[in-house]
Amino acid sequence: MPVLVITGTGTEVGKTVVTAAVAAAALAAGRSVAVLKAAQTGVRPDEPGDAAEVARIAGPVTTAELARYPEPLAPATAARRAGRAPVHPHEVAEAAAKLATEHDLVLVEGAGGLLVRFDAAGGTLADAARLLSAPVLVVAPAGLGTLNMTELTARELRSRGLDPAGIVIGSWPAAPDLAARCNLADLPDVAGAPLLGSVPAGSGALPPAEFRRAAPHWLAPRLDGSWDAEAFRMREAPRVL
Ligand SMILES: Nc1ncnc2c1ncn2[C@@H]1O[C@H](COP(=O)(O)OP(=O)(O)OP(=O)(O)O)[C@@H](O)[C@H]1O
Ligand SMILES: C[C@H](N)[C@H](N)CCCCCC(=O)O
Ligand SMILES: [Mg+2]
Repeated sequence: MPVLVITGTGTEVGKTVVTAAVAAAALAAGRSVAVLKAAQTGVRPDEPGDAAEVARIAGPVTTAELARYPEPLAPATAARRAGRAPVHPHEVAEAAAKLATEHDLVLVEGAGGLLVRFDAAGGTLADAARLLSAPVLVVAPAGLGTLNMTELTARELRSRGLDPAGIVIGSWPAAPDLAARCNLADLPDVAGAPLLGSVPAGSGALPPAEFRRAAPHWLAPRLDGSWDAEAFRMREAPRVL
Protein backbone atom coordinates (compact mmCIF):
# COMPACT_ATOMS: atom_id res chain seq x y z
CA MET A 1 0.00 0.00 0.00
CA PRO A 2 1.44 3.39 -0.97
CA VAL A 3 1.34 4.97 2.49
CA LEU A 4 4.32 6.76 3.98
CA VAL A 5 4.01 7.94 7.56
CA ILE A 6 6.01 11.07 8.32
CA THR A 7 7.10 11.58 11.88
CA GLY A 8 9.88 13.60 13.42
CA THR A 9 12.18 13.79 16.38
CA GLY A 10 9.77 16.38 17.80
CA THR A 11 7.63 19.31 16.89
CA GLU A 12 8.83 22.16 14.64
CA VAL A 13 11.51 20.05 13.00
CA GLY A 14 10.15 20.53 9.49
CA LYS A 15 7.74 17.61 9.01
CA THR A 16 5.34 19.76 7.03
CA VAL A 17 8.07 21.17 4.79
CA VAL A 18 9.46 17.67 4.20
CA THR A 19 5.96 16.36 3.50
CA ALA A 20 5.62 19.12 0.92
CA ALA A 21 8.97 18.22 -0.63
CA VAL A 22 8.04 14.54 -0.92
CA ALA A 23 4.65 15.49 -2.34
CA ALA A 24 6.23 17.86 -4.87
CA ALA A 25 8.72 15.20 -5.96
CA ALA A 26 5.93 12.66 -6.39
CA LEU A 27 3.76 15.12 -8.32
CA ALA A 28 6.72 15.95 -10.57
CA ALA A 29 7.05 12.21 -11.24
CA GLY A 30 3.42 12.15 -12.37
CA ARG A 31 1.90 10.55 -9.29
CA SER A 32 -1.31 11.44 -7.52
CA VAL A 33 -0.79 12.38 -3.89
CA ALA A 34 -2.94 12.68 -0.78
CA VAL A 35 -1.80 14.31 2.43
CA LEU A 36 -3.48 13.32 5.68
CA LYS A 37 -2.83 15.42 8.79
CA ALA A 38 -3.95 13.05 11.50
CA ALA A 39 -4.85 15.75 14.00
CA GLN A 40 -4.12 19.43 13.72
CA THR A 41 -3.54 21.42 16.89
CA GLY A 42 -2.74 25.07 17.46
CA VAL A 43 -4.66 26.33 14.43
CA ARG A 44 -7.98 28.19 14.40
CA PRO A 45 -10.86 26.89 12.26
CA ASP A 46 -10.33 29.64 9.65
CA GLU A 47 -6.55 29.18 9.36
CA PRO A 48 -4.73 26.86 6.94
CA GLY A 49 -3.41 23.75 8.66
CA ASP A 50 -0.36 21.68 7.75
CA ALA A 51 -2.15 19.78 4.97
CA ALA A 52 -3.26 23.05 3.35
CA GLU A 53 0.30 24.35 3.69
CA VAL A 54 1.56 21.30 1.80
CA ALA A 55 -0.98 21.93 -0.97
CA ARG A 56 0.02 25.58 -1.16
CA ILE A 57 3.72 24.81 -1.57
CA ALA A 58 3.70 21.43 -3.34
CA GLY A 59 0.74 21.73 -5.69
CA PRO A 60 -2.46 19.81 -6.35
CA VAL A 61 -2.71 17.18 -3.66
CA THR A 62 -5.81 15.84 -1.94
CA THR A 63 -5.83 17.08 1.64
CA ALA A 64 -7.51 15.62 4.69
CA GLU A 65 -7.48 16.48 8.36
CA LEU A 66 -9.31 14.24 10.83
CA ALA A 67 -9.68 16.77 13.65
CA ARG A 68 -8.61 20.23 14.61
CA TYR A 69 -8.16 21.58 18.11
CA PRO A 70 -7.29 25.22 18.71
CA GLU A 71 -4.74 24.89 21.52
CA PRO A 72 -1.10 24.25 20.51
CA LEU A 73 -0.77 21.02 22.47
CA ALA A 74 -0.54 17.29 21.94
CA PRO A 75 -3.78 16.13 20.26
CA ALA A 76 -4.91 14.06 23.27
CA THR A 77 -4.44 17.02 25.62
CA ALA A 78 -6.00 19.50 23.23
CA ALA A 79 -9.01 17.23 22.66
CA ARG A 80 -9.50 16.68 26.38
CA ARG A 81 -9.30 20.39 27.15
CA ALA A 82 -11.70 21.22 24.32
CA GLY A 83 -14.17 18.61 25.54
CA ARG A 84 -14.07 17.03 22.11
CA ALA A 85 -13.65 13.50 20.83
CA PRO A 86 -10.02 12.56 20.19
CA VAL A 87 -8.68 10.93 17.03
CA HIS A 88 -7.87 7.25 17.52
CA PRO A 89 -5.05 5.49 15.67
CA HIS A 90 -7.46 3.13 13.92
CA GLU A 91 -9.28 6.16 12.47
CA VAL A 92 -5.99 7.49 11.09
CA ALA A 93 -5.20 4.08 9.60
CA GLU A 94 -8.67 3.74 8.07
CA ALA A 95 -8.56 7.23 6.54
CA ALA A 96 -5.09 6.59 5.09
CA ALA A 97 -6.13 3.20 3.72
CA LYS A 98 -9.16 4.76 2.03
CA LEU A 99 -7.06 7.51 0.44
CA ALA A 100 -4.60 4.83 -0.70
CA THR A 101 -7.30 3.24 -2.83
CA GLU A 102 -7.58 6.48 -4.83
CA HIS A 103 -4.00 7.84 -4.89
CA ASP A 104 -0.54 6.67 -5.88
CA LEU A 105 0.95 8.00 -2.66
CA VAL A 106 -0.53 8.90 0.73
CA LEU A 107 1.56 10.93 3.14
CA VAL A 108 0.42 10.85 6.76
CA GLU A 109 1.82 13.61 8.96
CA GLY A 110 1.63 13.23 12.73
CA ALA A 111 1.74 15.95 15.37
CA GLY A 112 5.07 16.50 17.07
CA GLY A 113 7.19 13.39 17.62
CA LEU A 114 6.38 9.69 17.33
CA LEU A 115 4.94 9.10 20.81
CA VAL A 116 2.77 12.20 21.06
CA ARG A 117 -0.60 10.96 22.23
CA PHE A 118 -3.71 11.18 20.17
CA ASP A 119 -6.21 9.76 22.63
CA ALA A 120 -6.63 9.11 26.34
CA ALA A 121 -5.66 5.47 25.90
CA GLY A 122 -2.19 6.58 24.78
CA GLY A 123 -2.69 5.84 21.09
CA THR A 124 -0.02 7.36 18.87
CA LEU A 125 1.01 7.74 15.25
CA ALA A 126 3.16 4.65 15.76
CA ASP A 127 -0.01 2.64 16.40
CA ALA A 128 -1.52 3.94 13.17
CA ALA A 129 1.66 3.08 11.25
CA ARG A 130 1.56 -0.40 12.74
CA LEU A 131 -2.05 -0.90 11.68
CA LEU A 132 -1.09 0.16 8.18
CA SER A 133 2.23 -1.73 8.16
CA ALA A 134 3.51 1.49 6.69
CA PRO A 135 7.14 2.61 6.51
CA VAL A 136 7.95 5.64 8.64
CA LEU A 137 10.10 8.54 7.54
CA VAL A 138 11.83 10.40 10.38
CA VAL A 139 12.37 14.14 10.01
CA ALA A 140 15.25 15.42 12.11
CA PRO A 141 16.94 18.74 12.78
CA ALA A 142 20.43 19.36 11.44
CA GLY A 143 22.52 20.17 14.48
CA LEU A 144 23.74 19.13 17.89
CA GLY A 145 21.28 16.94 19.82
CA THR A 146 19.93 15.27 16.69
CA LEU A 147 21.79 11.97 17.04
CA ASN A 148 20.20 11.07 20.36
CA MET A 149 16.65 12.05 19.35
CA THR A 150 16.91 10.24 16.03
CA GLU A 151 18.28 7.06 17.56
CA LEU A 152 15.54 7.08 20.21
CA THR A 153 12.89 7.42 17.51
CA ALA A 154 14.41 4.69 15.32
CA ARG A 155 14.71 2.33 18.29
CA GLU A 156 11.10 2.93 19.27
CA LEU A 157 9.99 2.20 15.72
CA ARG A 158 11.92 -1.06 15.64
CA SER A 159 10.68 -2.14 19.05
CA ARG A 160 7.19 -1.95 17.57
CA GLY A 161 8.09 -3.91 14.46
CA LEU A 162 8.03 -0.76 12.37
CA ASP A 163 10.49 0.16 9.71
CA PRO A 164 12.39 3.46 9.84
CA ALA A 165 12.40 4.07 6.10
CA GLY A 166 15.00 6.79 6.37
CA ILE A 167 15.80 10.20 7.73
CA VAL A 168 15.31 13.59 6.13
CA ILE A 169 16.80 16.73 7.64
CA GLY A 170 13.99 19.26 7.87
CA SER A 171 16.02 22.43 7.69
CA TRP A 172 19.60 22.29 6.44
CA PRO A 173 21.41 25.56 7.22
CA ALA A 174 23.24 27.56 4.56
CA ALA A 175 26.34 27.48 6.77
CA PRO A 176 26.24 24.10 8.57
CA ASP A 177 28.31 23.93 11.75
CA LEU A 178 30.62 21.10 12.74
CA ALA A 179 27.89 19.03 14.43
CA ALA A 180 25.58 19.32 11.41
CA ARG A 181 28.35 18.26 9.03
CA CYS A 182 29.31 15.30 11.21
CA ASN A 183 25.67 14.26 11.53
CA LEU A 184 25.55 13.48 7.82
CA ALA A 185 27.88 10.57 8.45
CA ASP A 186 26.61 9.59 11.88
CA LEU A 187 22.82 9.74 11.40
CA PRO A 188 22.49 6.64 9.19
CA ASP A 189 24.68 4.77 11.63
CA VAL A 190 22.73 5.61 14.79
CA ALA A 191 19.34 5.26 13.09
CA GLY A 192 20.17 2.13 11.12
CA ALA A 193 18.38 3.80 8.21
CA PRO A 194 19.57 5.86 5.24
CA LEU A 195 19.69 9.62 5.09
CA LEU A 196 17.21 10.27 2.29
CA GLY A 197 17.58 13.99 1.90
CA SER A 198 17.64 17.43 3.43
CA VAL A 199 15.48 20.46 2.82
CA PRO A 200 17.39 23.75 2.75
CA ALA A 201 16.53 26.18 5.54
CA GLY A 202 14.06 28.80 4.40
CA SER A 203 12.72 26.79 1.50
CA GLY A 204 9.23 26.73 2.99
CA ALA A 205 9.12 30.44 2.15
CA LEU A 206 10.18 30.01 -1.48
CA PRO A 207 7.71 30.88 -4.23
CA PRO A 208 5.80 27.62 -4.78
CA ALA A 209 6.99 27.21 -8.37
CA GLU A 210 10.60 27.40 -7.22
CA PHE A 211 9.95 24.96 -4.36
CA ARG A 212 8.38 22.47 -6.78
CA ARG A 213 11.30 22.72 -9.20
CA ALA A 214 13.89 22.23 -6.48
CA ALA A 215 12.23 19.66 -4.22
CA PRO A 216 13.11 16.52 -6.24
CA HIS A 217 16.78 17.45 -5.95
CA TRP A 218 16.66 17.57 -2.15
CA LEU A 219 15.55 13.98 -1.83
CA ALA A 220 16.87 10.57 -2.73
CA PRO A 221 15.23 9.33 -5.96
CA ARG A 222 13.22 6.70 -4.11
CA LEU A 223 11.29 9.44 -2.30
CA ASP A 224 9.76 10.76 -5.51
CA GLY A 225 7.04 8.17 -5.18
CA SER A 226 8.73 5.62 -7.42
CA TRP A 227 9.53 3.57 -4.35
CA ASP A 228 7.77 0.32 -3.90
CA ALA A 229 7.10 -2.05 -1.07
CA GLU A 230 10.46 -3.71 -1.48
CA ALA A 231 12.39 -0.47 -1.42
CA PHE A 232 10.94 0.32 1.98
CA ARG A 233 11.09 -3.27 3.15
CA MET A 234 7.45 -3.46 4.14
CA ARG A 235 7.08 -6.74 5.93
CA GLU A 236 3.38 -7.39 6.32
CA ALA A 237 0.16 -6.93 4.47
CA PRO A 238 -1.85 -3.91 5.62
CA ARG A 239 -4.26 -4.89 8.36
CA VAL A 240 -6.90 -2.27 7.85
CA LEU A 241 -7.84 -3.07 4.28
N1 LIG B 1 13.21 23.98 5.34
C1 LIG B 1 12.45 24.93 5.88
N2 LIG B 1 12.21 26.09 5.23
C2 LIG B 1 11.45 27.05 5.77
N3 LIG B 1 10.89 27.00 6.93
C3 LIG B 1 11.07 25.89 7.63
C4 LIG B 1 11.85 24.79 7.15
N4 LIG B 1 11.81 23.81 8.07
C5 LIG B 1 11.06 24.30 9.06
N5 LIG B 1 10.63 25.54 8.81
C6 LIG B 1 9.80 26.40 9.65
O1 LIG B 1 9.93 25.93 10.95
C7 LIG B 1 8.66 25.80 11.53
C8 LIG B 1 8.38 24.36 11.81
O2 LIG B 1 8.34 23.64 10.61
P1 LIG B 1 7.16 22.64 10.34
O3 LIG B 1 5.85 23.36 10.46
O4 LIG B 1 7.42 21.94 9.04
O5 LIG B 1 7.38 21.67 11.59
P2 LIG B 1 6.58 20.38 11.97
O6 LIG B 1 7.62 19.38 12.33
O7 LIG B 1 5.68 20.05 10.85
O8 LIG B 1 5.77 20.79 13.28
P3 LIG B 1 4.37 20.22 13.83
O9 LIG B 1 4.71 19.23 14.88
O10 LIG B 1 3.72 21.44 14.38
O11 LIG B 1 3.60 19.62 12.70
C9 LIG B 1 7.64 26.40 10.59
O12 LIG B 1 7.40 27.71 10.99
C10 LIG B 1 8.32 26.32 9.26
O13 LIG B 1 7.92 27.38 8.42
C1 LIG C 1 1.18 22.59 18.30
C2 LIG C 1 2.39 21.94 17.68
N1 LIG C 1 2.81 22.70 16.54
C3 LIG C 1 2.14 20.48 17.31
N2 LIG C 1 1.13 20.39 16.30
C4 LIG C 1 1.83 19.61 18.51
C5 LIG C 1 3.07 19.23 19.23
C6 LIG C 1 2.82 18.41 20.47
C7 LIG C 1 4.09 18.09 21.21
C8 LIG C 1 3.84 17.45 22.51
C9 LIG C 1 5.12 17.06 23.21
O1 LIG C 1 5.90 16.27 22.68
O2 LIG C 1 5.37 17.57 24.30
MG1 LIG D 1 3.69 20.09 10.72
